[in-house]
Amino acid sequence: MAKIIAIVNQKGGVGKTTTCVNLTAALHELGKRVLLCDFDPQANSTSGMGVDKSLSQGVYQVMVGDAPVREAVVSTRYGDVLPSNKALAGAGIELISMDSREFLLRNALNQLQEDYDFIFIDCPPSLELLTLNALCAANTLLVPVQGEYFALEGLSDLMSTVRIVRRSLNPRLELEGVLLTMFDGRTNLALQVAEEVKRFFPGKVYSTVIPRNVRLSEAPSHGKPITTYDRSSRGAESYTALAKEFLRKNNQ
Ligand SMILES: Nc1ncnc2c1ncn2[C@@H]1O[C@H](COP(=O)(O)OP(=O)(O)OP(=O)(O)O)[C@@H](O)[C@H]1O
Ligand SMILES: [Mg+2]
Repeated sequence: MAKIIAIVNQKGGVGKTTTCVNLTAALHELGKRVLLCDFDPQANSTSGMGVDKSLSQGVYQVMVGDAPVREAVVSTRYGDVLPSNKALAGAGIELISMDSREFLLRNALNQLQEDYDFIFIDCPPSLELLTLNALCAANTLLVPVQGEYFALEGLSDLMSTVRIVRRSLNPRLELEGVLLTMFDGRTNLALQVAEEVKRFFPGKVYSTVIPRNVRLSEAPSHGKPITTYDRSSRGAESYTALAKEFLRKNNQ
């Protein structure tokens, strides 16, 4: 049975997509069966995995019953991808009138549970219906936090959304871990932020931190995860270390 992990933070640009793509690829390299579900209409993790973001069958078409889920999944050298496309952008409005609209993604991914060890969902930067679907589909959430001054801003909103979801829609939703991204350990500020984040999420912050690394920002335009784009970069090393820590924490 796959464990489903939503990569979520309603703050934009904190490294959700970078983490989703590179953690998927690193775990795939370690021999795990991994699916990346791109749940952001921007489709950055779709293209980051080297998959065309204008494919007509993607996660949206699966959710509304226009495409069988296994037909929509694309296999790549770096792991499998359930791609996003532009149609997802209208989903927030279009799905409002549908029955069980919070569970459409869960229903789609449940069909794939036996095929994978881990399914990662790349969430958009909001707490609207799409993210709600991701939180209802997920077993756990992984929260990337940028090591900068406003890092904690919005995290209490995220955690209160999680509490509401637990109370009503998905009682077993747990926190997988919190990841410090774009981290510069040479600055006092970054160290201070790390301390604050650890206080806010005791025992949940990964000891692996992701440094700011220009190779990580270049890789997506080549449609490759960092372990393929530049294996010897600090970015590649850190995401491989994260994958190993992630597996240890999952007793694997
Ligand atoms: N560790 C890093 N070092 C350098 N650049 C990074 C790092 N992590 C992410 N970036 C770059 O920062 C930008 C934002 O990262 P990313 O797209 O992963 O964030 P996001 O949280 O998915 O954003 P959004 O909320 O828009 O979906 C991207 O240009 C990405 O390439
Ligand atoms: Mg993103």
